[in-house]
Amino acid sequence: MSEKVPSIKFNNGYEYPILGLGTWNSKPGEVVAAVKAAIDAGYRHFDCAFVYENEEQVGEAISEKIKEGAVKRSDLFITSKLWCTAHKKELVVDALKKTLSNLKLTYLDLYLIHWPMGFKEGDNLFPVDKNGKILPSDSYFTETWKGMEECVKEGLARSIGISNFNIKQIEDVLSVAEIKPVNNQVECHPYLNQQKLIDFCKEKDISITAYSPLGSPDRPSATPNDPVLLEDPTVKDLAKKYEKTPAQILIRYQIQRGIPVIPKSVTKSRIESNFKVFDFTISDDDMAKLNSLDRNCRMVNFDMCDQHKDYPFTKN
Ligand SMILES: NC(=O)C1=CN([C@@H]2O[C@H](COP(=O)(O)OP(=O)(O)OC[C@H]3O[C@@H](n4cnc5c(N)ncnc54)[C@H](OP(=O)(O)O)[C@@H]3O)[C@@H](O)[C@H]2O)C=CC1
Ligand SMILES: CC(C)=CCC/C(C)=C/CC/C(C)=C/C=O
Repeated sequence: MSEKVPSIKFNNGYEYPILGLGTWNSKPGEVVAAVKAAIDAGYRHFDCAFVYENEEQVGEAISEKIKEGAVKRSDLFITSKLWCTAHKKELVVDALKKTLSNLKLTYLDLYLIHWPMGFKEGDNLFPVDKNGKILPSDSYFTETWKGMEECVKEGLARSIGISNFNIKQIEDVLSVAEIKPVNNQVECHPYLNQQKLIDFCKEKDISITAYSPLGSPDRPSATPNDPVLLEDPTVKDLAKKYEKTPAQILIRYQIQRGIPVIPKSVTKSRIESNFKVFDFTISDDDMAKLNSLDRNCRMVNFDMCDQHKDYPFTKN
């Protein structure tokens, strides 16, 4: 039996395991085995989203593992995210109920606003105009936040947070929040180390989760000319030095910064090796080398939304 993964504490007192399994781009036919393998390997934290269109299969794996007695619901930390087409306040609780039904759960540990941008309401998850650009909703995320607070009040989510929010957008949420966000989930790895955002969030007692920690090589928008983080020479040299894989170096980098991290894999051997990151320490000098790789290189641009009034990223 593996050791319990260390946790950080949210501003509301709940514990958040520092390592979890990502599920974006995990095909419905692969994710059941992946989640089961992860539970067997010791993972207790799973990162999901309505828009990943695999919540039902994640839920199936979780229920089967609970049924066979491998874990209890209370051992697990399950996150999901509100999709952009349900940003109007009156749509939020129902969207969470749909996610809970998919996952076969009665509550989530953490529910996040997936992106600060509201899209035109309806069944089309990516409503676009004739140029392929997203059609916006007339909502603003401060209204969405009130719906998120309702989810806590109804006992459907223990904690609520945000994802892909920039500093100004976080300030706007805080200006209306009766319940503070506990977490902002953002892209974070040595090519985009997010130190400024991390420092700001720390000051506000909001934790950060690092998504795409391996550089998201299977993202749909990847092109052959993009840099490949897992093949970076410094990362590969450190892997050799510590007798670890490049992925283990990138995961350990976040853990040593105190940043929870959610690498995705559907490959049993990688799911297992990505979890073996608690038996070595990267030296301060080597952490500095990884920090020096920062180059404002964002892998997940979501650029079909770059004309949206609430697009969170500055253009390069
Ligand atoms: N809030 C948000 O907007 C976003 C959230 N996320 C969350 O963060 C998670 C992780 O980010 P994601 O973008 O998926 O990318 P990651 O950086 O986690 O990379 C995943 C890719 O790396 C491969 N991989 C995993 N382990 C290894 C290994 N040991 N060696 C080599 N390759 C490896 C996987 O392949 P394989 O599966 O084939 O093994 C997959 O192709 C997501 O799954 C999602 O849960 C991600 C993006 C946006
Ligand atoms: C089908 C289209 C237009 C995009 C697929 C990628 C996708 C699910 C994007 C959603 C935004 C995103 C990057 C989410 C990651 O969590």
